[in-house]
Amino acid sequence: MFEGMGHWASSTQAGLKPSQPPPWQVSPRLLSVGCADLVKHQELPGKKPLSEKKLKKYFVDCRRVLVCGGNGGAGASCFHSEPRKEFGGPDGGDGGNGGHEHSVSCPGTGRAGRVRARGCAVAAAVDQRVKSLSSVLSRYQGFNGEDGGSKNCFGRSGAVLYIQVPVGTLVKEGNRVVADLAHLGDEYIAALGGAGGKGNRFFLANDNRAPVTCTPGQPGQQRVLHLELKTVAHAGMVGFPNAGKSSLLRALSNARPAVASYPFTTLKPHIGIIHYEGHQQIAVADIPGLIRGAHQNRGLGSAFLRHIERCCLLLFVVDLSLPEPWTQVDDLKYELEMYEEGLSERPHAIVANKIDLPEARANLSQLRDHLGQEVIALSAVTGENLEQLLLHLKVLYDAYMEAELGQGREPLRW
Ligand SMILES: Nc1nc2c(ncn2[C@@H]2O[C@H](COP(=O)(O)OP(=O)(O)OP(=O)(O)O)[C@@H](O)[C@H]2O)c(=O)[nH]1
Ligand SMILES: [Mg+2]
Repeated sequence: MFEGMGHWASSTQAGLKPSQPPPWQVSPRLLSVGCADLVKHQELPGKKPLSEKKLKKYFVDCRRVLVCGGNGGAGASCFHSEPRKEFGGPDGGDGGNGGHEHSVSCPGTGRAGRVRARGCAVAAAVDQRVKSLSSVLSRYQGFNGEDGGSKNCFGRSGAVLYIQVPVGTLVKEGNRVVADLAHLGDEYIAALGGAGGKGNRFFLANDNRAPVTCTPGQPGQQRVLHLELKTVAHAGMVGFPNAGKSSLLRALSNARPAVASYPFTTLKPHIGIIHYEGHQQIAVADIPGLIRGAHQNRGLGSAFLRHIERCCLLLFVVDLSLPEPWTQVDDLKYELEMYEEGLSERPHAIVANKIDLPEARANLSQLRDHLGQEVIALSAVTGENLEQLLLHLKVLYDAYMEAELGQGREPLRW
């Protein structure tokens, strides 16, 4: 579908010099994207997609969890018994450790992350197949360790109980962040299992050849943790309701967020993957619409702003058919800045949507004059000029990869 993209990307410097014309102006039709037709073909026949309201029910981005590590097993107190062996000596085994419990992890391409603890511990672990915290229960109890037995038998330690969480899960205790499970394979031990008790064999000494003392197992750790999911994607689309973010994501990727002409159609973040040549994939997140005062919890509130936090690239989607469209960009940047300082300064592109509408054409030059920067004018419905956005996104992505690798960090890969 995107033939030529790989060739173009490899010959393009990540940061374009200001004097250079952007690649889409040099060769404006490097890609062919028949988005509207393609979208129809991609719907599965006979399978009704879930409504946004139902999807919202399954999408949980906050959870309070009580995690309890398993208790340690008790040590045994008994003596060796054998015919014609009067003083067999103590042979009570130690109890097993309790299992750790509760692991929190992020989804990626592997298992969920996990948290481990002793005895039966509870651990949180990241699982790529897990997309939200809806499957996380409110309470987890780790497995108890087994008691020690006669004949020096030690009790079995409790197995670790893993809580599978999506990639990008933050673990908080009170207001303190205790773990950030941002990568696949991350684990966090949420509650330690209790240590097993000692059997009477442990207390054997020269001055005490027949100890009867044994100790009970320790109780497992108990903690109340708050899990918070922050969507992880390369690029996040921010825009006012009805700007056409979901339509754009449908046109660019296989994601199927609901599209309708009323505001706040999208109620949860959707992630779409754009495939480029050379198996490169860019994840783009469609975030519910923002309005003025979103940082003060207006509209759908500030809860959704946190899903933008982890996107290293931003796409400001503007409805070009509305008068004075530059005010949308200013308002969006203000809201992001109010939420977190420097958030609006991240590498970004201004996407002017609905260029197919007659009033939009007239607004375009005004928008460019006001912003004084490149604006990608396109139509998510007709597919006009989508190539420019795809190429620009690749330039931003390449610059991001270069910067991450330059700083010795592992860039996010899908
Ligand atoms: N003419 C035209 N209409 C568009 C275009 N893109 C989106 N629309 C229409 O705009 C309306 C809103 O589109 P959505 O994609 O749901 O907008 P959104 O930004 O996701 O809205 P929220 O989910 O409420 O934040 C729908 O009726 C779309 O058909 C476009 O390029 N041209
Ligand atoms: Mg939407």
